[in-house]
Amino acid sequence: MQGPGSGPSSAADRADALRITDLSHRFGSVQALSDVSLSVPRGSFTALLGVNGAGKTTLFSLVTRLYSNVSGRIEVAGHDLRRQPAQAMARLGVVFQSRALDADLTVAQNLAYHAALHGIGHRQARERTRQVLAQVGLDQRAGDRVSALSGGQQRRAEIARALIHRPDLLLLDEATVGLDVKSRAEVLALTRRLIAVEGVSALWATHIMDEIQPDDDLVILHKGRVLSSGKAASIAGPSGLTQTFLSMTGAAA
Ligand SMILES: Nc1ncnc2c1ncn2[C@@H]1O[C@H](COP(=O)(O)OP(=O)(O)OP(=O)(O)O)[C@@H](O)[C@H]1O
Repeated sequence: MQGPGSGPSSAADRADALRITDLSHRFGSVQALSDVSLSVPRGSFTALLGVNGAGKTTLFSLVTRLYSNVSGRIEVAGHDLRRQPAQAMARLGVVFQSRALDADLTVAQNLAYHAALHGIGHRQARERTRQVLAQVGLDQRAGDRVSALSGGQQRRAEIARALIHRPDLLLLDEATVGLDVKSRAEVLALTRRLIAVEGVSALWATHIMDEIQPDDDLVILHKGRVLSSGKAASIAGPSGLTQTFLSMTGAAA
């Protein structure tokens, strides 16, 4: 958790990377989210754990403004998504569940395109591309087509894309789906390293309990409701995370 600041800073600087308050969303008769409140402290790896249909993607779609939130409040780095959408979106980097890169373009071309979308000029975009590809370990692959990369490398390129404009918060929606064990571990380790070294924060949506460490911040989402939030170790308790999760969600044997 974030400690008290030691020097003068603005409210936005001190704010959580993400704060969601009383967010609800429905698709016709399906109540996908009900009064969801959660926060991602600065510099944290916050896992959003839920089985299929829990509402993780709906929540991400609201934070990224694919859907508009008609209820509740979403703040990214202290910027209200409804009142200050440009400032809020500028602080946000997203790795979607589905692939977001053009497979026929090179890695560098993809990043140049996304840099342009964020209003970054050519020269700065080239420099930034070099930096983010080094951060994700793909500095030797800038000129390769995305289609020539492995699944794990493509995910790392997507993380590079999400970092291009120096966001405060990374949203990763089931970022390891479809990857082999080694690539999964690499993408997870990369995300944790970015938090430790680059100072970003991450909201990591997953249904895989092995991806969560005791010291992580954890939010358990089930049928559109937050069942528990806090440090993973304290939620897991003596019976362990898997058993606790199964008991909470009513799936225990
Ligand atoms: N476009 C939509 N129209 C109608 N219902 C939807 C739509 N998108 C999601 N839902 C429903 O909302 C609920 C939450 O779905 P959501 O995709 O957010 O869950 P999830 O936790 O991301 O699951 P998954 O991991 O399978 O994507 C589910 O009951 C789902 O069927």
